[in-house]
Amino acid sequence: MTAALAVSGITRHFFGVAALGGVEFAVPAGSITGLIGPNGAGKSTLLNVVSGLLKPDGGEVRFMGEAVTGAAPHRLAARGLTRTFQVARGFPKMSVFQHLMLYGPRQPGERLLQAPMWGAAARRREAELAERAWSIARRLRLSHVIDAPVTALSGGQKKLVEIGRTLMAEPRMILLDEPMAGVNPTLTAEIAAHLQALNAEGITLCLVEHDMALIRQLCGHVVVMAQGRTLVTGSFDEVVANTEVQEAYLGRRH
Ligand SMILES: Nc1ncnc2c1ncn2[C@@H]1O[C@H](COP(=O)(O)OP(=O)(O)OP(=O)(O)O)[C@@H](O)[C@H]1O
Repeated sequence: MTAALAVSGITRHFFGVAALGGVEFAVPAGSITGLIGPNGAGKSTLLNVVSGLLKPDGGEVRFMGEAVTGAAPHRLAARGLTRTFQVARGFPKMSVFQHLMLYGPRQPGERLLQAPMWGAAARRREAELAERAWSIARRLRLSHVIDAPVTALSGGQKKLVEIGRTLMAEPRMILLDEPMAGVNPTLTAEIAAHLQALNAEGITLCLVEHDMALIRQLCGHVVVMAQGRTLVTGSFDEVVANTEVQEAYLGRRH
């Protein structure tokens, strides 16, 4: 198995209490991997560490074989690793289009000696990004709300904007934090289909999700966390049949 993402020995404490106590797992390249576990297991903390929002106290994160532990989110995005948030972040009054444009990678300006070229090159890049934003909006069926402020969108549409935002960076892998939570069943099915289509195009996905039916439907590989550690990894059927997993969900201490 080639790992797109490999996490080893990750520890993170908050005020002396271990939220992550040495997490180990790998996300196979090309997979849709589900990261599950009871409340407080450490899933969000782990996502924050992997996506560069929190520095771990120890351990290593490797993306596509290269150590990226503690790298800032924009550096990870430039390498092709992006994430969504449970609640859409950013600037609520900005339109969907402006929101998407904000996350398109700008190419660094040309060298000083080529300064006269810079304005034209920048305008060309802006036009490319605008075309990309439009094509993502069409793909995610957001083009009819592209000029609406994000605050005017439904919960499910906001989740789609989050996915669209990550796509602006042309990712190789996306981490998704509860991409369907609180979304109505029709839009949930639509989001699931988008995720499957993105995966079929070669994007590796790793999602934190509490809805087990969705995990079963989407994820070929499942990682179960409990109390800041990885408990079990395997197929959905393997992990749900595991007694340690069943006990963790029932709240027994390990
Ligand atoms: N900023 C913080 N300050 C203090 N403790 C924190 C902080 N963030 C997380 N924790 C603690 O770390 C542990 C893991 O929390 P985390 O939110 O990562 O779990 P989770 O698996 O994502 O839970 P849920 O499924 O409920 O979102 C919990 O005990 C939580 O209280």
